[in-house]
Amino acid sequence: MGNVIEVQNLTKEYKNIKAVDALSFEVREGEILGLLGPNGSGKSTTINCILSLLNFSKGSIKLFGSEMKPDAYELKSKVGVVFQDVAVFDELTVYENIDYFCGLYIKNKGIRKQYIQDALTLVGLEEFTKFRPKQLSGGLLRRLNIACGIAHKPKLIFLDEPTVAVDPQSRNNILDGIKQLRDNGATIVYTTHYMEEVEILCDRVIILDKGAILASGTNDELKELAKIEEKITVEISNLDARYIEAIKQFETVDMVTYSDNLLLITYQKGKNNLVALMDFLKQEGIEYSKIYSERPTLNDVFLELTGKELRD
Ligand SMILES: Nc1ncnc2c1ncn2[C@@H]1O[C@H](COP(=O)(O)OP(=O)(O)OP(=O)(O)O)[C@@H](O)[C@H]1O
Repeated sequence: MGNVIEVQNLTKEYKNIKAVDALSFEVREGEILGLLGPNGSGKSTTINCILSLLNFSKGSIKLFGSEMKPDAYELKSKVGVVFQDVAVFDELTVYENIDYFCGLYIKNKGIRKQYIQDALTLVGLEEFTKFRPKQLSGGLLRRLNIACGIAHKPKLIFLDEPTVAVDPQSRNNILDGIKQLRDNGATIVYTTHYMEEVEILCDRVIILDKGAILASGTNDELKELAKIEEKITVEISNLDARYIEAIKQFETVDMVTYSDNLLLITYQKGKNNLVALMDFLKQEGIEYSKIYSERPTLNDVFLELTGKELRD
């Protein structure tokens, strides 16, 4: 499979800030690429440069193998964009809004009717076709925003934080819809502040910081970068401090904390950490209610690499 986006050496400067600094990456056909980064790391600037909404000082951007320019209308018709801020017409109904945006690219009325139907089904708004935006809940409004951005069946879709402040039902609907778009053959660039979404949705992730790539790879590849390899949590009451000190001496242990009856141990590496810990607890006659082991989450990796929480 080829590359749908090729960004090479992209640099965008505002007066005295390099918002994007010699950035190079590609997006492969049929993948969902997650673009992650703390606030101000250059995500929006990168996307706006790719869409030719912003000029840039250096570098090149190709979409579907051709150079992207402000007047590359043929290329633009293959692209769908769902911005974070909802942009629909208040005076039009749900159906009319989708019809309007789809009509910018699809002139044939018969085809457009089918495409609108497909978009309504994808976001689950079939029952709301006659509603106006003001009558919709926040979650349904976001679904309409998505339907308007993707109804013309673009091959490349940009989604900028489409699930911010939506209810769980709409969130699940949106995530399912995005997977379906990918399964139907679209390539997707997804920005979000929700790490769990990246874990379940994205085939590959790029972590940006200060306009440059800090790390990239699949979820598993990124987790390999983390210093921590395993986290074990034990629900345990009134644990004596001397046991905590003893656990800290285990060979592969990184850190041990104990608060609110939760003992949390992180390990840098090692096999059978869980068995060794359970053996120790048994040997010392320490009772516990639950014990479980987890791999580090992407959030742990992100924190380790950037020193920041994603939701700063
Ligand atoms: N119009 C502008 N003029 C000057 N500086 C800007 C402008 N737009 C963005 N910047 C700066 O460029 C850098 C990158 O901003 P950008 O909006 O691309 O980040 P982001 O990762 O999308 O952030 P967020 O997650 O908050 O949307 C920041 O330092 C920002 O302050």
